[in-house]
Amino acid sequence: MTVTRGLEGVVATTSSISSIIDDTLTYAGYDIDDLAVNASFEEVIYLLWHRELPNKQQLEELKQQLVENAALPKEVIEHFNMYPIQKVHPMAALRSAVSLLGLYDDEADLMDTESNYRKAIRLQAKMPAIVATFARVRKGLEPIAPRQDLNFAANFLYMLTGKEPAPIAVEAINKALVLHADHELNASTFTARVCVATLSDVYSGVTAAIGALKGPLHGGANEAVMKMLTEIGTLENVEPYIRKKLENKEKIMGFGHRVYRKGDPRAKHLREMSKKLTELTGEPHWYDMSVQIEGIVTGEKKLPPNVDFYSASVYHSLGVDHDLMTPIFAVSRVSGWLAHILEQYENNRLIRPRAEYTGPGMQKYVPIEQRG
Ligand SMILES: CC(=O)SCCNC(=O)CCNC(=O)[C@H](O)C(C)(C)COP(=O)(O)OP(=O)(O)OC[C@H]1O[C@@H](n2cnc3c(N)ncnc32)[C@H](O)[C@@H]1OP(=O)(O)O
Ligand SMILES: O=C([O-])CC(=O)C(=O)O
Repeated sequence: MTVTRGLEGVVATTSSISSIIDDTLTYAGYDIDDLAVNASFEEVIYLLWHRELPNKQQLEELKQQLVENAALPKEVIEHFNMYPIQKVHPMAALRSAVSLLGLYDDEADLMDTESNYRKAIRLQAKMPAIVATFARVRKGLEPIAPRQDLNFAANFLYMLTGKEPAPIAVEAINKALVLHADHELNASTFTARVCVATLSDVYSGVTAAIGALKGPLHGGANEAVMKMLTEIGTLENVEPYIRKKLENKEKIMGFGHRVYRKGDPRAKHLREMSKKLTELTGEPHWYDMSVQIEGIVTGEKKLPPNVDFYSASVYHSLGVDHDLMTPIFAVSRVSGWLAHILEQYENNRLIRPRAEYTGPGMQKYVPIEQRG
């Protein structure tokens, strides 16, 4: 048996959703650089689910479906008061809330293409409300119902803060959502596909994916980056802090990637946004520190920043609680998970690799009385 640890380089499926070829990321043939500058997140959702950009009417229809389905059932809102919310990580809350949503969806276990698409709309629409409601309830604030007249990015910020967001904040969140939407067979997407390849339901697939995204080697890295920046605190501390970590062979969060070699094309868009926002908030040190860290890590380890590195200072500048950074990633990535789940159902085969056994040799059962 040949063991490929971490399945590195293993091609486990075909997919028409997104591709990473020679460090270029495309969604259904559209370069991420093009989409980051021009697309709305709603257009990207449509693109991932249909492999073509929507026309005006199709986009309006999707936007309408998303706002109409954005509110949470009252049972899901109420459940946030049923556990020790202060102690719970928002990714754990999100994972549970998505699972709970499935219990109130009459179509949860239907498997036909149309009902799966309707579930995709409902789940995509409700993800921002879950994150925003959790964030408010844990602060003792009332949840805020979504507005029908705001786009996806603006509505999310509105539900989070209760205020109509500034255009620059909407632009930043929209860009982040576009950039995080899909990424070929990353760990959480693979998890979703493994789950639904047993012909389990959409809610199970997304719940499993949220669990995989939570880890700091994947989506959880953005929160870890902000923790590191906060620990460093000043520009003078960057050099000794990072060098010590490297000497101790510790990983620097937000750097490195399993697939990209020259660099993650998404990072530069977030870098630019980080510069702009940190200047606007009068806290340019977050950006300056990040740039200095990038200089050391690329110089010493030849590891470029990934999507999680500059997203940390972007979200911080928007006033986002640090532990909500990974949930925001999930609000975007659920569009990709859903595209992959629907694609998996279309041409399904159980995903079941092998393991090379390294345990004890053949044993004979010994009754418990005779064991030492
Ligand atoms: C959205 C996303 O999921 S993007 C990734 C987010 N995750 C992070 O930012 C966490 C930090 N980065 C990492 O842990 C890794 O680079 C990963 C998980 C992204 C990729 O992991 P892998 O492809 O398995 O690489 P692996 O962890 O085996 O690293 C290979 C070598 O590079 C080193 N390395 C990789 N990333 C880093 C890092 N961030 N800091 C320091 N060294 C690193 C490893 O220590 C290892 O060195 P060695 O060969 O001397 O032991
Ligand atoms: O593709 C990966 O391994 C991780 C990643 O960058 C993502 O999921 O966006």
